[in-house]
Amino acid sequence: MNTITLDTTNIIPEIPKQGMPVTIITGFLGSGKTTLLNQILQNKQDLKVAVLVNEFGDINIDSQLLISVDQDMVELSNGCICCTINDGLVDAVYRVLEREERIDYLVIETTGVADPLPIILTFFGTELRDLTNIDSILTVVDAEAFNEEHFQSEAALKQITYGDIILLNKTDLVTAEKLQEVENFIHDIKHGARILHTQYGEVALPLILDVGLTPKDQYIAIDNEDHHKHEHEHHHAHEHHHHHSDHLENDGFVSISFQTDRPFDVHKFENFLTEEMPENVFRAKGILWFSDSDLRHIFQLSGPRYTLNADEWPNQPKNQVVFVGRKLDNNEIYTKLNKCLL
Ligand SMILES: Nc1nc2c(ncn2[C@@H]2O[C@H](COP(=O)(O)OP(=O)(O)OP(=O)(O)O)[C@@H](O)[C@H]2O)c(=O)[nH]1
Repeated sequence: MNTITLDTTNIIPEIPKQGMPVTIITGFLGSGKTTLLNQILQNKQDLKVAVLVNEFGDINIDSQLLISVDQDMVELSNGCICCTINDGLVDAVYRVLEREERIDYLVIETTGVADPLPIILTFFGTELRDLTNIDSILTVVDAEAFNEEHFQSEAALKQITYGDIILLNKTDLVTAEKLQEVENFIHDIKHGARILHTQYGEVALPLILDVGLTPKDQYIAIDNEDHHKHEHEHHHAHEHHHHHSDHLENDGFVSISFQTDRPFDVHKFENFLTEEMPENVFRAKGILWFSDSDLRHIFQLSGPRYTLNADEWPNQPKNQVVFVGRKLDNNEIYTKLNKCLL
């Protein structure tokens, strides 16, 4: 087995200056990508890290849950970068590169439904190829939720296939047997996979940053092949060249956003969570305002589990929630949530 035991030190490596090093964090819905990103930001010491966060829903919840990154933080527009990729991603990376202040490292968090390949190819197939240096693709896997069907998601399998390092996260929620089963399955998909075990994304940064693990030549070869193929097709069919992925049609995930300036009644909302939540909601997250509390509540639902954690409001209270799943009925969710309002 190629499992690596974690070092407990967090010595930051010297980052070479040939092109901005970039780490891409991928992984299925709710696997722990934002949690990992927060770990990186908390432990980065003097390293100046810029982050690009891409969310599937219409509201940026993640960016509000990241520990303060102030002006280093750049947000990508919502939607899935692997679908709207070329311009949005290239522009966002340019905005980071053009910053006057020193930036040593760029970390990109993709949405949970993203196929990483088009994102990787955007770096190798555009002018970003010379300006950046893809260091590694980190794939976060939820050790508890993972199973052989892997949510019948093509994107989820591709995330593992293209991961240079697999972070097998949420190990606190599984038995040693289940962990071994998941590892075996990952090794079946990706022979020789480099797997790290983590809880809440805790990992010594030298194991994941500046590791130089992305097989660049392979991607440059894929890109060249792609160009060649498209030039050929262009000749015949006048197609445009872009890295397209049809994972959304295949996987069928949709998102529904709910936003209001009115507070929820906490009992009604909890009743909604326990009794009325549609079964096909796979993931939900939000920042909640309850009428009987002065605190904001961070709501996280992933599969069968949910948590509500309170902290201070940094701004005016309001309610913002995003639901992700298959075949979701907007009206059903809106009607139920409206009934929870005070
Ligand atoms: N028990 C447990 N929970 C975890 C662990 N890592 C993350 N979580 C929780 O899992 C939930 C989802 O974590 P996120 O980091 O938001 O997941 P994500 O991959 O960014 O989610 P999406 O952006 O929706 O794809 C949160 O409630 C986290 O606190 C872990 O190791 N153990």
